[in-house]
Amino acid sequence: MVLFSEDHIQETKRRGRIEVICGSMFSGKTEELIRRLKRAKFAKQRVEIFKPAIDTRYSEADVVSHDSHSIASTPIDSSASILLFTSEIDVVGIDEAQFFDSGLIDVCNQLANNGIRVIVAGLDMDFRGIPFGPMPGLCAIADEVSKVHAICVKCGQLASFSHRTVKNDKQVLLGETEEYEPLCRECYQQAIQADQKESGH
Ligand SMILES: Nc1ncnc2c1ncn2[C@@H]1O[C@H](COP(=O)(O)OP(=O)(O)O)[C@@H](O)[C@H]1O
Ligand SMILES: Cc1cn([C@H]2C[C@H](O)[C@@H](COP(=O)(O)O)O2)c(=O)[nH]c1=O
Ligand SMILES: [Zn+2]
Repeated sequence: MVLFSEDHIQETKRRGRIEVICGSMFSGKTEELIRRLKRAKFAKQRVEIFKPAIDTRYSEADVVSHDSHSIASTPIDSSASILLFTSEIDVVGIDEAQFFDSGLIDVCNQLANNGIRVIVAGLDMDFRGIPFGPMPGLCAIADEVSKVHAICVKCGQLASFSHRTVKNDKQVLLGETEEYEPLCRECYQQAIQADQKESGH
């Protein structure tokens, strides 16, 4: 995996491609998305950024990282809306892709086939460790997948799992450090076992 790519030909040449940035919560997906999009803007590329309208955690409209980096975006309810905003555009950025409908996979393919560079960030797994929404499909069709990692808050190893620390079984529950903690595989398994013991299963 190439992180922090400085392949400037890919950044500026008008050739369609799909880049996926995935990982657990707090792994730096949004920071990396913002970094790539800001560089595209410096290169005078025409950039359009989208996020699901349901994600109102830090801001109604902006894409905001846990470390307060931000970039303006258009909140949308359905992946089909992306096609309405992307004529005359060079680069499309999409954050929190796990919350979009499965139509996002076809939308990204259409954009890339029309010469647009598509950069998508999202959670690869939900709190149960199950592939989340359109993310596995997006990873399959991507030209490049960057898996980023948080630091396990229990042991300091690299974390791939987002452990939910509050009782709620719904797949979608917006939150931050009050509701989730990034854990490595070993610490995640231990945490799940402790949760099951506590709930009597
Ligand atoms: N356990 C952790 N491991 C790594 N970064 C963390 C952790 N907890 C908080 N952070 C913060 O989260 C930032 C990454 O935020 P962000 O890009 O929004 O991540 P993501 O979009 O993957 O949730 C880091 O730069 C760091 O300041
Ligand atoms: C694991 C998991 C997360 N969520 C929510 C929690 C946050 O609002 C976002 C993820 O944001 P981040 O930028 O990756 O930190 O998703 C959820 O709804 N369900 C889950 O299982
Ligand atoms: Zn750990």
